[in-house]
Amino acid sequence: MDIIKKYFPEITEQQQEKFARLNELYKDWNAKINVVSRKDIDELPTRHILHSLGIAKVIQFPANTHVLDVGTGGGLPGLPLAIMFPEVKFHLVDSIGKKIHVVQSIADELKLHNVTAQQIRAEQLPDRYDYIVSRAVARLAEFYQWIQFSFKKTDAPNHGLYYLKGGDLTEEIAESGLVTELFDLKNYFEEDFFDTKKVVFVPSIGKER
Ligand SMILES: C[S@@+](CC[C@H](N)C(=O)[O-])C[C@H]1O[C@@H](n2cnc3c(N)ncnc32)[C@H](O)[C@@H]1O
Repeated sequence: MDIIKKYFPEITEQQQEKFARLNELYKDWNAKINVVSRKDIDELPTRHILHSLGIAKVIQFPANTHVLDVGTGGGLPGLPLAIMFPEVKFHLVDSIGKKIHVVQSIADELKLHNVTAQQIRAEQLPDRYDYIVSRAVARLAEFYQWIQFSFKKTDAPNHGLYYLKGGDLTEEIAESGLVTELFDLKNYFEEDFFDTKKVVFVPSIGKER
């Protein structure tokens, strides 16, 4: 997992070990249930773990803030971010119970005490979060409808949604009517891993239901 150290030289040895172990656990789990696409398994460290950490290039979550990962599947991007930010509390949710079981098992195995996991639909979440992260769940307009009331009123810097998305987003962003800022991942990583991939940032205002 030298690739993580290359782009995040500040990580400790313990964090580096956790990333390596995460990679192993994903390989084991993927033999049982499809956590990530089977054709991607050899590229797990880049395509999935490093990609998730693209968010850490864009925002440094302050200690003791609350981050929600919606539609986390097998824990992406939430688990890599929880390793990166051990002082931040992460809540990982998905509507499918067996995926949450995988996330909880991995969090327990890695002793990630800053992670909780829950089977719940995005639309039913309480307004408790400074930040929301996600990857590849739904079109931005629909996704934002689900999560817009889950932000709390907060002074956390640059609070809002950080959504990992690929492809041409022009239409999707226009259709959403949202104010967004785009961070192109190829500006942060030398290799061409993330050609069209971006972090879409949508600032939150902490709306009432
Ligand atoms: C394509 S997968 C992406 C999983 C993960 N974020 C990743 O990047 O590997 C989309 C996930 O969103 C979950 N999902 C879809 N609609 C949801 C909803 N309304 N509430 C919660 N989870 C949802 C699905 O169960 C699925 O695990």
